[in-house]
Amino acid sequence: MAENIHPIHDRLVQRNEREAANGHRGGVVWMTGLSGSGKSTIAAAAERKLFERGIFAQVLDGDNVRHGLNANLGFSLEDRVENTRRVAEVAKLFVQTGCLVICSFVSPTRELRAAVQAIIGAEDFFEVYVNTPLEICERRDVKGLYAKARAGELKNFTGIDSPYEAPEHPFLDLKTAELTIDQAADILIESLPL
Ligand SMILES: Nc1ncnc2c1ncn2[C@@H]1O[C@H](COP(=O)(O)OS(=O)(=O)O)[C@@H](OP(=O)(O)O)[C@H]1O
Ligand SMILES: Nc1ncnc2c1ncn2[C@@H]1O[C@H](COP(=O)(O)OP(=O)(O)O)[C@@H](O)[C@H]1O
Repeated sequence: MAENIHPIHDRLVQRNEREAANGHRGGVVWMTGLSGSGKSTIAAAAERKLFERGIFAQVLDGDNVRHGLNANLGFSLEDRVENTRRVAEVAKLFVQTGCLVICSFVSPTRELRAAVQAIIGAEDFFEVYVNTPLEICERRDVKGLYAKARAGELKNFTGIDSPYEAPEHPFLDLKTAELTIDQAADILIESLPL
């Protein structure tokens, strides 16, 4: 029961102490977009560049988290909400370490992302829209999932028979059709108030 649980945070090393030691602030970069839009690719490129600059950064990616922590969840809207809720809670814990967490999740609805923002806190939440038209994602079809969805072999696939709502006011809008991977990662890094 929550009322019988007493967090010990007063005695722990505080976030501001960790950020001072790291030399930069922590936060959550939340990358949202269709499957194949480039979330994982840009997240990995940005993480590598940040690491090389001595920034404490870590990617949390949908495909990876769904093999472990969230292995019991599927792709109904209810499961997607729970998937991202758990990730938001994990990301919030990382932020206490002064980490810059780069979360890469389809996170298809505005309501779901608002719930994520509420958990993390608006001041630590940087929403990045990986803005790639469905036609291009489908042409890329990195994992062959669009072909399966079009053939009716995969149900509830985002953009095909499950909705995607684009962010209205993202912190950053990355139009990947007009950018190289390297450019997208650089724009992302330069935009962050580290
Ligand atoms: N039905 C359906 N819809 C969307 N995506 C699907 C689906 N089934 C499997 N996949 C694969 O799972 C990845 C998306 O997982 P996420 O955890 O990011 O999704 S969500 O945020 O909970 O909506 C997604 O990975 P990315 O391509 O990296 O986005 C797909 O590879
Ligand atoms: N400008 C770009 N930005 C990101 N990815 C790109 C770009 N141009 C081509 N791609 C390719 O598109 C694919 C995106 O796949 P992925 O990163 O797995 O997307 P997601 O994680 O959103 O599903 C990769 O094969 C990547 O090499």
